[in-house]
Amino acid sequence: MLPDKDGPNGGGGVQDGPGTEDPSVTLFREYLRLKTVHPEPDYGTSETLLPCPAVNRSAISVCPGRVVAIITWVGSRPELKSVVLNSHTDVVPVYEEHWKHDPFAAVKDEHGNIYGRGSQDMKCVTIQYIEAIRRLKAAGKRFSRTIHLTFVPDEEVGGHKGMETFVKHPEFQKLNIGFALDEGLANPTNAYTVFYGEKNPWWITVRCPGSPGHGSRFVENTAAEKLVSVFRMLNTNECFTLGDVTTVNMTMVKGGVAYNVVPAEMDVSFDLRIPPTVNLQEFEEKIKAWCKEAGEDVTYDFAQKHMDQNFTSTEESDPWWHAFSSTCKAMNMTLKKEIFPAATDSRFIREEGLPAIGFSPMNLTPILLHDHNEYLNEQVFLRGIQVYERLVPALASVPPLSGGE
Ligand SMILES: CSCC[C@H](NC(C)=O)C(=O)O
Ligand SMILES: [Zn+2]
Ligand SMILES: [Zn+2]
Repeated sequence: MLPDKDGPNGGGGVQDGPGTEDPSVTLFREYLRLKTVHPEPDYGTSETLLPCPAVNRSAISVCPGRVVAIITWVGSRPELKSVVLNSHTDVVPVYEEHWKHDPFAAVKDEHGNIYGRGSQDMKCVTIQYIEAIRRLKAAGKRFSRTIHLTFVPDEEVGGHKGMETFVKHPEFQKLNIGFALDEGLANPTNAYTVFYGEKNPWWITVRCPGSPGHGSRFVENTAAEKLVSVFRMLNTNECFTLGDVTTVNMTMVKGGVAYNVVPAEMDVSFDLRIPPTVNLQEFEEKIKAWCKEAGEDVTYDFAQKHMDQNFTSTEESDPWWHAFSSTCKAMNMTLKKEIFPAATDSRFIREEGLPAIGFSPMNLTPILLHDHNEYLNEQVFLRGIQVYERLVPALASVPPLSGGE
């Protein structure tokens, strides 16, 4: 069920007169008010939110308390491979005190900027897909390929209880996917960014055991000196390759019990993002060697170790890319092709050998995903629906692929 609204504009901001707000904007704002926020997302309400008319719905339980909702619009040639419009339903937490409006009130200001956690990442896209499908159906359209809208939980916490499990589910195979769209990023310029691959996230904790002792003594072989050594080596230029950059950030340090006790162990965690062009086996060998060099018994564990190096074709000869890019061109949209710097659910789709493009139609918009005061302008949002109204027919009408489907 939709949440109760506290008036048409939900607590603050500009008051549109009755009936003046586009219903899709109202729906978007209602969706932003659902607290699908970690660490305890309320997914129960979002599953029933999506008012897509006259299409099949299903819900696949991937893990206890975690459901992938699917809306299917069957094509006139259901034997052809389908088009998936994927979005995740969860959002990241907020520092409420840093927001100028309640992050779950979906306040619209006098410029039409709609503030809310998930306004860019990626509740906008979910509602844009739904509204585009609704309009196309209302216009009596039908396409040869089946279209599936998939609404997936837990992307923001690594996808273990979401897409990672879903892609291994028999129901995923039954979707008979040919091509998928998923999230991208805003672009502050007039251009739109599209992502055809992703860096691999490696989250590593390095355990540095060392000699303990009194804090007043000269203690050798300490955990801290090993930790510093690992940090230095991971931050060397060896991590950089021409054209593609591996990023390394030290994100957590644990250890120590008192000022005057030299700790017996310190743990240091890193968030590494490795471009698909890097040889991952060689890279791990380097990490192993650096740990060895840092000192006795230094070991490491992975909390995330993604190994997918698939790209999605952006050759004009590729029928999916051609449908996508020529539609954008026809709408005078400038596309910037990039590798996604972080990780999305697309990586699990690509790992299955399926093409996926990351695209959120938000130009002229600062990148505010995961940031304070995340917002999207109403006009940009509405324009995005028009973009999907053109893209979806183009993709769902891609002729049968050569070599059979
Ligand atoms: C590695 S699983 C976490 C996924 C998250 N995605 C984004 C887009 O922020 C990230 O890259 O950190
Ligand atoms: Zn996202
Ligand atoms: Zn995110």
